[in-house]
Amino acid sequence: MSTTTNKKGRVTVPALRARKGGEPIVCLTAYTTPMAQRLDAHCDLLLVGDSVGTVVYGMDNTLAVTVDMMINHGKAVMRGSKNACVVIDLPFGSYQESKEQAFRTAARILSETGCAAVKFEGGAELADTIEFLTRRGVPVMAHIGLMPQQVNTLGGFKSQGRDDVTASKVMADAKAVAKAGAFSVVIEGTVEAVARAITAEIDIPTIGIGASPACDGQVLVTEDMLGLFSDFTPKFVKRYANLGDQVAEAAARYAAEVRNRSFPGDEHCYGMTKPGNLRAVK
Ligand SMILES: Nc1nc(=O)c2c([nH]1)NC[C@@H]1CN(c3ccc(C(=O)N[C@@H](CCC(=O)O)C(=O)O)cc3)CN21
Ligand SMILES: CC(C)C(=O)C(=O)O
Repeated sequence: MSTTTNKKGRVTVPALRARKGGEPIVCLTAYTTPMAQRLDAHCDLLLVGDSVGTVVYGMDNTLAVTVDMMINHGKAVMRGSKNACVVIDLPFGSYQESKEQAFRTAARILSETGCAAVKFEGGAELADTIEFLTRRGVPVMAHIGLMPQQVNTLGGFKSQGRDDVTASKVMADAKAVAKAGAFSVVIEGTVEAVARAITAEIDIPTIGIGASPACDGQVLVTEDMLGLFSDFTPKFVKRYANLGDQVAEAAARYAAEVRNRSFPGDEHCYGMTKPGNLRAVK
């Protein structure tokens, strides 16, 4: 049996792997220290997703996200967490060229951030890369179904598995990544029957996002579920809070108080130690 946490108390990759068919795995995205601090105790896994591009940088898609961005946000999430297993996405162009390129990128991410594993999009076509990394000390979480980095080949963010052709492709991808040694697989935007069949078929935990409750765990983009992102809203998002409205309301109150000089108040102002010092500013 693997231990649940490492020496420092973090959930380990083998512990997550061992959760197959057990208690659902709880995962959320995080990109910053303050958010990681608030999510950490509630999550088994914190994913530093390349969705940082759309959520934090206002990009239309994730293609312009760089390895340096992932490393900086990864370090911030590591600083803000102590319980969850942290997994960092490999961004577009940093792994597809060859298994050697993928290893170099992943090794840099693991060594510079201290995270436990990487995730990247791809099925059967990247099975050799998954095997190459896994055998060399880089645990890999795979990502199949709707693959946002394929936005240009698909012409949009399209759900998968609605017809026989894509249903069997997603199933084949799932089998390929599991066989290659991935310790878990994200299934995104995929029909319930397909996600259910995959979860029953493969022996690694499936983490669903828009892939039904049949999966072994769930992930959402934190800002989506908090109501802090509204450029687009995939059908799979459930809003657990409306923090965007609260931010706007707080900013409006602050603006009004600055304009009518009721902020700052006495309690926000510094006084001098001795009134006599006032001579200095006369
Ligand atoms: N904030 C945020 N949340 C995400 O889930 C997310 C990102 N950013 N950035 C990268 C990708 C992009 N994602 C998306 C974006 C849009 C849809 C979407 O609107 N899908 C349609 C389905 C359309 C179809 O099947 O044809 C939907 O209605 O859900 C899905 C995933 C998921 N990822
Ligand atoms: C939504 C999750 C699975 C992801 O890949 C991301 O945040 O980029």
